[in-house]
Amino acid sequence: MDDPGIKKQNWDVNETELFLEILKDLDMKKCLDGRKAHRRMTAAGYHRTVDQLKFRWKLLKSAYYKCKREPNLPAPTKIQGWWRYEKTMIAIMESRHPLLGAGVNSVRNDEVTEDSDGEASMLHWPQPCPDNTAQNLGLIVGVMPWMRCSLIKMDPEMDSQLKIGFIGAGNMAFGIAKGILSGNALPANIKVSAPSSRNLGRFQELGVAVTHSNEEVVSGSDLVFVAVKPHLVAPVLTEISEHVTERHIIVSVAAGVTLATLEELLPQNSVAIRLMPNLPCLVQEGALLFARGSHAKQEDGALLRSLLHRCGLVEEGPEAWIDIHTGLSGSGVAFVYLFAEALAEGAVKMGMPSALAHSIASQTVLGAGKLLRESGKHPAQLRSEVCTPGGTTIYGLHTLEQGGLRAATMSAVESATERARELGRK
Ligand SMILES: NC(=O)C1=CN([C@@H]2O[C@H](COP(=O)(O)OP(=O)(O)OC[C@H]3O[C@@H](n4cnc5c(N)ncnc54)[C@H](OP(=O)(O)O)[C@@H]3O)[C@@H](O)[C@H]2O)C=CC1
Ligand SMILES: O=C(O)[C@@H]1CCC=N1
Repeated sequence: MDDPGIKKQNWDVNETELFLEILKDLDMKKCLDGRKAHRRMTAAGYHRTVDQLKFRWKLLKSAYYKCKREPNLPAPTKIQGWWRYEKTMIAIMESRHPLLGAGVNSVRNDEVTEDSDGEASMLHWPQPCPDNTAQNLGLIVGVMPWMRCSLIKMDPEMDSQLKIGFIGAGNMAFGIAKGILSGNALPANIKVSAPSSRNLGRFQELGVAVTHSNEEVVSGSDLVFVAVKPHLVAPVLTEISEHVTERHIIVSVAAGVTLATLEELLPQNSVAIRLMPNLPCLVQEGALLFARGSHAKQEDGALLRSLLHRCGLVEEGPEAWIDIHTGLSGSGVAFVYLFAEALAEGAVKMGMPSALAHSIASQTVLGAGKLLRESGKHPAQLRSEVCTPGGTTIYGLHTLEQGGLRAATMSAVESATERARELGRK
């Protein structure tokens, strides 16, 4: 039987992903009793007891063993959205990762099943393994080179010492700055530049230093976000190029501007990363995808990921996906706002006061998104759960289909992606 005290933990995807990353990242000798993992989760803002962490780990292992025993069945597990973690769990469980100790592929004494829930506090925490080699760590991270970033070092000290610069003080720079300041980055270590003062006040309110000199930002920073409009990237990089050294990591968020262009404009061998964030970084619910340039190492990606982890979901991928992500998510948030606005206006048309209609529309978008993300269910599944046969929802959905909402949305992502590609060719 489940421990009633820890059954309803309501872990969301971000927290579970962070937990797995921390487990992979830890020096296992120090986390044998779970306290180090507990400290790291707490530092990241997730307040769980050691027993809750152990219980979560137990459920993840349980789901893994169930899927392994019955690979051809769908995976009904107690972990909602299990598919999101499956790859990481397989990578952990089927490598000689320190989490597992030696001989993990043989019979394990702490295997648990769906039906064998014991006392969480009695569960075995992962055992240390002396064989903690780089080669083994390489096994953890799975098949795709860009997935090697799973092996992140979320090092709070590293983040708090890093000097961070922003060239450009607009909406996106502010969103990222707010996101990273909710993590371990310190305002005293951040400097922002823009030609005018009109956007600098809000950074000063965060305790961040401001300047009109891009050169000053580069000279005082280890990692520099280039957050100007795409057509300004070339002049800005040309201007700062002579101050960029091998210690710098240059991260461009400009839509369409390719890694090849960045590397061409920067000194030889510069470390360049292309990042596509979105505006909800402001509220730590961004969706960010980055691609590393030819001189950016895995550690550089890991550093960026660690720095950004409080901005929201951070993924690494091949550069070809960045333009797609721009359509899907960078611009996609605006598509969602249009839909929210239209929902509210529909209600106004039917007689509801505007303020209330907008408030309910935004809560509806928030709730729908949160449920989608946390349940791990396909949107079509959730949609069918809202639809009563012959009820209101199916009538409304029929109207949306007649209006071509689905095709229009797909075309919107396509157009935005194409536009990003076009900007990249300029
Ligand atoms: N907004 C979004 O949702 C997203 C934007 N992006 C990308 O982020 C980048 C910035 O966009 P966004 O923040 O919306 O744009 P904004 O117009 O809000 O901000 C642009 C900033 O660049 C500054 N700037 C202009 N010229 C220079 C210069 N020569 N040197 C230094 N700074 C300069 C501007 O200064 P001043 O304050 O003086 O005007 C302003 O602060 C774009 O490339 C965009 O593609 C990516 C994903 C999402
Ligand atoms: O519209 C744009 O070009 C930028 C990039 C993604 C979101 N805003």
